[in-house]
Amino acid sequence: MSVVKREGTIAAIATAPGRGGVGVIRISGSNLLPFAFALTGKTPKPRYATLADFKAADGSTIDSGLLIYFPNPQSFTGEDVLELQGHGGPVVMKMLLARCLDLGARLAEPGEFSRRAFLNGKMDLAQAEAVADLIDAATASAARSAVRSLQGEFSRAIGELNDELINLRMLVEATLDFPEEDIDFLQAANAFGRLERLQLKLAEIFDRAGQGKLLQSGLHVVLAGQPNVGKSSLLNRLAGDDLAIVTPIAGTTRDALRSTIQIEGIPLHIIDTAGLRETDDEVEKIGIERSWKEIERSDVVLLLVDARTGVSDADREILSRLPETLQRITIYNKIDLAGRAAERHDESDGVAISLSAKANQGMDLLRQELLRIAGWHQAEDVFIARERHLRALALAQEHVAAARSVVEGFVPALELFAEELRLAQQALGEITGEFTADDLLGVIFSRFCIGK
Ligand SMILES: Nc1nc2c(c(=O)[nH]1)N(C=O)[C@@H](CNc1ccc(C(=O)N[C@@H](CCC(=O)O)C(=O)O)cc1)CN2
Ligand SMILES: Nc1nc2c(ncn2[C@@H]2O[C@H](COP(=O)(O)OP(=O)(O)OP(=O)(O)O)[C@@H](O)[C@H]2O)c(=O)[nH]1
Ligand SMILES: [Mg+2]
Repeated sequence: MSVVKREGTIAAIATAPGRGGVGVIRISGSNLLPFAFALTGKTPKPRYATLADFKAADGSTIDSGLLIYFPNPQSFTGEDVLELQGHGGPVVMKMLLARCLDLGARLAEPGEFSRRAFLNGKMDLAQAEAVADLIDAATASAARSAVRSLQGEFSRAIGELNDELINLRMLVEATLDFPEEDIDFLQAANAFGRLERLQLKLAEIFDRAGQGKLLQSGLHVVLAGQPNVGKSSLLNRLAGDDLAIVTPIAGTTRDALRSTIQIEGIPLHIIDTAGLRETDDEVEKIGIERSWKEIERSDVVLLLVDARTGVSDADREILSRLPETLQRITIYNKIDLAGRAAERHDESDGVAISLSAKANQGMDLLRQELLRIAGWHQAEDVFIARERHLRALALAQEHVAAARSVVEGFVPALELFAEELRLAQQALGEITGEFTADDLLGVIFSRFCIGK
């Protein structure tokens, strides 16, 4: 239960904080014409830009800007919406916002405009999430996929699966009315073939959504290893910039340093860490603790090793401490000093790549391997998706598979079959928000930025 009242007129600065040519304040609620009149002395023509003075309570002018009135239900939220497009200075924007609050609006919570748009049926949940994901997109590919979801492509795909589930359920209901003939009935309607097709389609959408999730959140890659093996040099090489300090002194890096790069549109969050070793240096010790924390929350660890010495006992010690679930690539760095060629090869415990961060050798092998580990294989028609969507799709897949094994059983239990189909449909409904609990909605929208 939220204590915040959800109704009422809300206002927020919609543009990014800081200075800008133009700044926008968005207001959503009901009966906003009097509000507009009180602020400007004008009654704006719907959906036209009206030049107006935005007045303070004492009649002085705060700013002179454009006023746009979107009467309900034709607006972003489906309510009355007013937009004040003023000059984009932080002080003038704050003064304008304060004036809106004086006039009876309250500050919008994060995501509250989008939440209202969702509740008023302007978009479904997957589309609302796509709005936030578009704003957060780290690469152009991610942005393109987000727009695809925003325009309803993901929702339509889910809708098609849903329709097929409804058809199958109707078929079962009809069959249940004629219990003697159930098997023949299902066979005549090709229920088996349709289930199989549904499974294929679900698998395909799961795959596209998985790619979308990858585009959205990318991969967290941590560089780990003993001091001086070249972790910071590798970060700099991947980022194409001198971000981290590199010296021949062991124990140079203390704070974890991060940089987001992209490979074929996939955001990779690379984290350089302090070299792992036993040390009496207090500062370095803290750095090493931080390294382990970063390692534990990453998706992939690149374990760097000096190509001249190979995997040492100290490296094996590090390896034994790596979490089981973590994907790992062993990197033999400094091949230029070892007289070895850049290559990728399989070792008993995973893939290894020999390269030189400093001499820029073997870097493409590493990039390709990172994409492979990420599971990236598709560049077209991806829709942006989140972990939440993948879980719902996986659940739907489980129930459809269960439905199939029921129907293929020796004595098919039709009630059970129908129930599995219903559960599959419910799982899909969570994606679009048809069956989504209120508290989950709260969590989803609270992660949006303010003014969205
Ligand atoms: N100035 C401004 N630009 C913006 C937004 C905004 O709120 N204000 N948006 C904020 O995200 C996005 C555009 N989203 C919008 C979505 C729907 C409607 C709207 O008025 N819909 C009506 C009418 C549709 C029509 O005329 O075709 C409706 O759905 O009934 C407006 C903006 C991006 N650019
Ligand atoms: N020849 C050669 N030298 C390298 C290579 N990579 C790194 N080095 C050198 O090795 C030294 C250590 O490199 P760093 O990148 O600072 O190593 P690090 O693993 O970050 O070290 P710490 O931060 O102390 O843990 C520097 O002198 C680098 O120039 C390489 O591929 N070839
Ligand atoms: Mg370093």
